Amino acid sequence: MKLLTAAQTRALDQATTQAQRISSVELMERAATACTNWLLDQLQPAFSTEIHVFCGPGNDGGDGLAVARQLHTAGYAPQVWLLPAEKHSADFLHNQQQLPEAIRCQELSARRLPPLPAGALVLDALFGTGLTRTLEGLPATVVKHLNQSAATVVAVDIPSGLLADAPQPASSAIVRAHHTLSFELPKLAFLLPRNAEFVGEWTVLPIGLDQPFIHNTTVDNYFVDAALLAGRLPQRARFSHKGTFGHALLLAGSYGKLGAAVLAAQACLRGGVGLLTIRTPGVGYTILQTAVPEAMALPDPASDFVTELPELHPYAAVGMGPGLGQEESTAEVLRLLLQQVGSRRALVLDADALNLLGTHRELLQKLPPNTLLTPHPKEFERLVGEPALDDYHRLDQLRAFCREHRCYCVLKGAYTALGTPDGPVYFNSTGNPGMATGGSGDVLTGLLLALRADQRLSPLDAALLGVYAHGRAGDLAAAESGEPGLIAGDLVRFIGPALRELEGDL
Ligand SMILES: NC(=O)C1=CN([C@@H]2O[C@H](COP(=O)(O)OP(=O)(O)OC[C@H]3O[C@@H](n4cnc5c(N)ncnc54)[C@H](OP(=O)(O)O)[C@@H]3O)[C@@H](O)[C@H]2O)[C@@H](O)CC1
Ligand SMILES: Nc1ncnc2c1ncn2[C@@H]1O[C@H](COP(=O)(O)OP(=O)(O)O)[C@@H](O)[C@H]1O
Ligand SMILES: [K+]
Repeated sequence: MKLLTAAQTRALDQATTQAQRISSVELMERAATACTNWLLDQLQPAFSTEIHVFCGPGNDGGDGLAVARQLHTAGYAPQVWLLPAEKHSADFLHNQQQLPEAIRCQELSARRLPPLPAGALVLDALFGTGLTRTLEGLPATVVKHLNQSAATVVAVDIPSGLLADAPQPASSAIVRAHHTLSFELPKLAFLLPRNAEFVGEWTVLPIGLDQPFIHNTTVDNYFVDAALLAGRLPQRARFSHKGTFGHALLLAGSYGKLGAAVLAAQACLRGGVGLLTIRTPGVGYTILQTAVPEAMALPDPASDFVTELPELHPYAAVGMGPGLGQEESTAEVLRLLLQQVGSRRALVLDADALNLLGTHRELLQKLPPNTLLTPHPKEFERLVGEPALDDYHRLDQLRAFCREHRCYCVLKGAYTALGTPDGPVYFNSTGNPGMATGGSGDVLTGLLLALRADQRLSPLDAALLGVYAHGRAGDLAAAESGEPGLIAGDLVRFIGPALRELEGDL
């Protein structure tokens, strides 16, 4: 799915009314119907439930008025609360006229704010994507009132006060919704860590907006779902052989951290690599040969750390990082690797390989094009050399880093963000907090190494498929064991099923 800016969303709105020859009021009615149906289907309120609909002066408020009317028709007794304003949108005024007299409709003031007890349902239709500045005065007071209440709050389109696609002061008044109902597409703001407390659980409600317009709109950000990946993972041809799927070299592990090498190696094999050779320190030899018999081991002459780079000739892809440690001799291996890897061999760097890049910054200039890096936010901060001011600044840093180094960078976390050399950022839709457990990242590295070794996949497709399948493996594992009980080894077991689902989408 594409993530449109607020301005693009407005244009989409207009394109839809033109293409479908409908009025904007008819489109608003569709949006309201989608909200009403969601409320009735998902929350199943009793007819006696106290329902308060808070409406602003624009079309978000118009949606709220239409929902109130529809709830009344369905047998509920919503109360409407209006923000006083000098001007209102035409569609707001239309829906205000349509409001049945039986619905109690009152103007809000700092002194007239309704009590909102536990069990009440609040619809936040104060402001949507037309928000132009942060809230102050009465609107901010109303938001504070909603946030202090014990009621269940459902935001229409976006929590009021939250900007859809731009940073805002940390002190901004923003509704803390339990649920957010977004029309047709999600918004960039939903995917950023800082906003989780405002957005709550979010749902996309399709309202038949113009698909050709969406198709033809150029965007900076994508939300990666199964539909976006359809057709990108080809099935295996009958006469394919090990060479088709590539021979990968993994440099991983140090004394006390051989588990990272084992997890990455297992994930690489489950990711479908043709052949895998692992370079670990000498101490890892027996461990690897026992835990991962399908892989070849190429032990380093040193016992505790990797100190020498093997000959790279046989390999289609090289992965380096999980559990490596940051010895100076290992940094030297990274330096040689960057010199020798060449631009045709795929390279995946993770964990301590990234930390070494952070401490040996001259090496950053040696990254071959299309290198795939997989930092978590702390590793990313070390890579770019300065902390991010906020979530949007971090995205700017990601774009700038990928553009400068012509690389792909997987910024890990909830909604992992994949930065690409040409600018677009892809937010992943799969995964769960159960994956916040030691070794999950090592599994991702192994899986990505396998997909980068696969000669059939572009660097972009390998990265998108790997990140998505890794999260999907996490979701399948959590369904089996629950989130707290999930360990990284479980992810390995579900890589096969996760990839099979994607192949099935052909
Ligand atoms: N996308 C779609 O396809 C569809 C979209 N639909 C709905 O339309 C919504 C967008 O509607 P919208 O453009 O009328 O803007 P909305 O958010 O209601 O607010 C604008 C009003 O607020 C005011 N205002 C702004 N900032 C303010 C502030 N800080 N403090 C105080 N006031 C402030 C602003 O005044 P002004 O800035 O002009 O002074 C103006 O009066 C969208 O979110 C969705 O719910 C559906 O109906 C149909 C399908
Ligand atoms: N809340 C979450 N939702 C989705 N995925 C998550 C969440 N927390 C962690 N993950 C995923 O788990 C992995 C953790 O990687 P990392 O931080 O490198 O862990 P480790 O170093 O322990 O292996 C990443 O792929 C990340 O996206
Ligand atoms: K809202």
